[in-house]
Amino acid sequence: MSVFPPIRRDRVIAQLPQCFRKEAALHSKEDFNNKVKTACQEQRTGTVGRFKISKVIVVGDLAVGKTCLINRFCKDTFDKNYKATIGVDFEMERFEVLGFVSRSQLDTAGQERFKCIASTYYRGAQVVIIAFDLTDVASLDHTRQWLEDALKENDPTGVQLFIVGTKKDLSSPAQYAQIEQDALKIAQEMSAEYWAVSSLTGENVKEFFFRVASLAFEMNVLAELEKSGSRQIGDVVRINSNSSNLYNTSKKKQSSCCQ
Ligand SMILES: Nc1nc2c(ncn2[C@@H]2O[C@H](COP(=O)(O)OP(=O)(O)OP(=O)(O)O)[C@@H](O)[C@H]2O)c(=O)[nH]1
Repeated sequence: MSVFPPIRRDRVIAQLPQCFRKEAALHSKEDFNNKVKTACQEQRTGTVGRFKISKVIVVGDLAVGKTCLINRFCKDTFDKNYKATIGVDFEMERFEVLGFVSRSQLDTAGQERFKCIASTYYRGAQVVIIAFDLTDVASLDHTRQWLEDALKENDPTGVQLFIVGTKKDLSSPAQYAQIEQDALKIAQEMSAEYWAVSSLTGENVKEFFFRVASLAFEMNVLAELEKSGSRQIGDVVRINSNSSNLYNTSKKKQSSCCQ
């Protein structure tokens, strides 16, 4: 019997969520990789084992909406009052992907003390999400610097990169069309996948995080297959199909090392 609570029903992913724009996608295939699907179908996972946790970090300029993005997805809440992030906030989310558990830790850090925690924060990230404000071109320009910083601590080939425009509700269609052109160009330069979201309305938020979780899962399984010569998938665990799917995330705050 699993010691973990069941996965929430609204965190079940049976098909690969599609990219937002084909011009700037990590890949634009319609379905999960065949090797991954076969391995999952054949349940080459043993029974209960250790879960791999994908570390997902969200970076970007001050007040672009990083915390709101995480809160909209994890808690379905939105706060219009700005409270600067102090230290590091993180949420743990569990998904069921192709019948297997996949866990993601979503981190965002405040700018105030960011410099002294940066290397610890970035290290080991599997997914880097660089957020910018769709109504603030400067925040888009700064994504290059955020990328450079994130890659100082990580092997670029092992990191999945996303550029996310936030506050879509605040930009007019004309404004949006203009900034999207620039964002697509930058995303292509960086080999990143581009998305545009609104945490206020919730537009594209769930789709975005499902895409992130799915691509991270796909990468983990492929890496595991490569490592074990296709013998077994060690870091993913088969869901007990009889379990009911009720599970709530909990938010915890950590203080930074500099407090
Ligand atoms: N209209 C609108 N406002 C948003 C949206 N997302 C965030 N905001 C507002 O933008 C401000 C900053 O949001 P946060 O999520 O706290 O920004 P942050 O990037 O986490 O801030 P720091 O971590 O302190 O850098 C808040 O006042 C939010 O209400 C959005 O999608 N639409």
